[in-house]
Formats: sequence, C-alpha cells, structure tokens
Amino acid sequence: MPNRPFTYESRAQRVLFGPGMLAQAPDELDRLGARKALVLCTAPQRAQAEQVAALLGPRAAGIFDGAVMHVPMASAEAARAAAAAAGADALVAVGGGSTVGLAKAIALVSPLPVLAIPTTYAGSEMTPIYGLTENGLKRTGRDARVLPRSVLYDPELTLALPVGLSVVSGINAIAHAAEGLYAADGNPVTSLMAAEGIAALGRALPALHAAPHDLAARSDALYGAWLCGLVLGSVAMALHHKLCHTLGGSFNLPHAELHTVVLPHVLAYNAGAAPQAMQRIAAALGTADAAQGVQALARRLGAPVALRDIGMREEDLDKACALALRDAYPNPRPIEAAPLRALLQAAYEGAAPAG
Ligand SMILES: NC(=O)c1ccc[n+]([C@@H]2O[C@H](COP(=O)([O-])OP(=O)(O)OC[C@H]3O[C@@H](n4cnc5c(N)ncnc54)[C@H](O)[C@@H]3O)[C@@H](O)[C@H]2O)c1
Ligand SMILES: O=C(O)CCC(=O)CC(=O)O
Repeated sequence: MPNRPFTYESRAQRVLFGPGMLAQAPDELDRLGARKALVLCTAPQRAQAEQVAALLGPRAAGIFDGAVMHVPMASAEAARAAAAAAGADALVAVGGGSTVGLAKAIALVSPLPVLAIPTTYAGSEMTPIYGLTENGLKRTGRDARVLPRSVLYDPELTLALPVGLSVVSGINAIAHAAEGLYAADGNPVTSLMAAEGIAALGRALPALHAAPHDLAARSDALYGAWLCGLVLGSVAMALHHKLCHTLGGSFNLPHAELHTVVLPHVLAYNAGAAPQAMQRIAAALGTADAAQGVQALARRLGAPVALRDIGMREEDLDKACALALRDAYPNPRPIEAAPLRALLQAAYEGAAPAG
C-alpha cells in the first residue's frame, strides 16, 4: 500500500517492441503523417542508418550522420540546418542517446515529430529531457516537444553493440532506475518499473557478456532499458545524474562509462538517507548492498570503475566539485562540499564505495 500521497503522469508515446520490429518503420512514419524524414545517426552507425533509409524508400529525405556525444551546440545547429534544407517533416533517430539527443535538439526548435530507433540502453527515447553543450557547460532541460512520438525497440539492432559498451550502457540504465527509487517525486508505478528494469538488466548483462549474440539476453536488456528510461522521463533525478552531466559536459568524459564509475559512490553517499530504495536496488540485483552490488557487477563484467581510467584528470576534481555544487537540486542526503569532494576522490581512484 502506498505510504504517501503521489502524482503519476503518463505521456503519449507509441512503443513497438520485438525482434524484426524495424520493418514497421515505414508504417510508423505513415501514422505520424510524415512523407520526408531525415534519418539521423553517428558517423560509425552510418551503415545502420542507410539500412533504415533504404527501408523507408521515398519517405527518406536523406541522412545526417553528425551526431556526437553530449550534443555540442555546433552539431545541433548543423543538424537543424540539414533538416530545413532537406524539407524534412519528421526525424528518424537510429542510434543511442547521442543520436536521439540530436533529434531532440532539432525538435526543440521545430514541430518535427521524432521516430526513435534505439540501439543502446541509454533510454533517452522515453524522456522529454534534452541536453546541449556549449562553452564547456552541459545544459539539460525538460520539454514535451522533444519526446519521441514513436519508438521502435528492435533487439536485433543491439547485437552489433560491442559488449563493453553494452555493459556500461546497461549500467547507465540502472542508474536512471536507482535514482528513480529515491526520487522526491517518485510514486509506486515508477518504483515498480524501476525495480523490474534493474532486475532485467541485472540478469541480462552477465548473459550478454557471456554470449553477445544471445537474442533473448539482448531482448531482456532492451526491455530493462525501456523501463529504466521511462523512470528517468517520469521523475526528478538527483546527485548521480547531476554529477554525471557536470563531469561529462565539462570534461568530455564518455557518458555510459562515467555513469558506471560514479553510480556506486553516489548510492553509498545516499544509502543512509534512502534505506528502502537501497533495499529494492539490492534485491533487484540479488546482492546484499546496492552500492557494492553495482560496483561488483561492473568489475565482474570488465567495465571501468575509476574516473582516472576514463579520461578524468585529478587536478580537475576540485573544479568538478565546485560545478556540481553550483545549482540546487533534490537529493535524499544534503549535498555538501567535503563529502562530495571525498566521493569524487574515491570515484577517481576506483575505491570501494563508502558513504
Ligand atoms: N536526454 C536523455 O534522456 C538521455 C538519457 C540517456 C543518455 N543521454 C545522452 O546520450 C548520450 C550517450 O548515449 P549512449 O550512451 O547511448 O552513447 P552513443 O549514442 O554516443 O553511442 C555510443 C557509441 O556506440 C555506437 N553505437 C550505438 N549503438 C550501436 C550499435 N547497436 N551497434 C554498434 N555501435 C553502436 C555509437 O555510434 C557511438 O559511437 C549522452 O550525450 C547522454 O547525455 C540522454
Ligand atoms: O544529457 C542529457 O541529454 C540528459 C541525460 C540524462 O538526463 C540522463 C543521463 O545522464 O543518462
């Protein structure tokens, strides 16, 4: 039974899930009333985007392959210009959070609907959150206009995601659900999705690590990613996401790896203030302790556990701490300079998480 009053708000999105679902892309565009869609991707995923453009036939207005991590303003402006030049009336994002993020940057300033075809576990396709990086600072916001109208989850597209990236991307998804479990505006429905999403990823990541082409494991991971993305889009994130935005945008660190390194330390920081959430995370992962369980999962699957191993410089830790303290945001435990700096040091060194 709910132990406090709550508000639950659902959003209008159509989700199609299953192997081979990519074939539905033309029908989905028709449902959106679109005739000329610009297909977006990163440069390395050009071949996947070409496959989608071929499937769309005359509905494809071209391919823009300039998506990059953290959506630098220059890439957003180039993509907006490409959409206008192509006379596009819709956007098809084929890729991970970087590509979906680029589609959102266009949708923020134009009425073009987004059809998202996710190929990682980042979950951006389920959120009205956008991010833009300019002058070394990442700005994020929520705007209903950027929420993809339709999402095609086809696990076959994730078979090509390298195992290392799959693991960190899956832990990025777990981070959304973990923070959702102690969100100030959480509710029983988002908590159910969060626990189920963590459990799905907790069993799928070891399985796909052992057998990267196991379609059942890939489907389970994508199912978990969907639920975790829904949680991210529904409730307010706290210290972990703030810290990752700051570090990622200001020091250009790889997004999913960063989440993987930082999450155990933030869970340890918040453990005393959010014991029920920690119990649910630990139970979903089948471990005794949430923070240690997440770091053990990362270590076991060969993922990075130290900021120094993913490009962070020790001399930037003070600046990172100051940036993270600049704005106020909700968190179960008050955010204070000394313990936050200690958290960053522990994450830098890859130490065991300790509150
Ligand atoms: N707004 C949101 O709600 C939200 C949520 C999560 C992440 N994000 C943003 O998304 C970005 C990170 O997204 P990401 O972690 O998915 O990384 P990404 O989209 O940058 O992908 C990482 C790399 O993997 C490649 N790749 C992706 N899928 C592949 C596949 N199936 N096969 C082969 N290669 C593949 C990409 O081309 C890229 O080179 C960050 O900028 C982050 O801030 C936003
Ligand atoms: O950077 C963004 O686009 C927002 C990212 C977000 O809220 C989720 C994440 O950090 O994984």
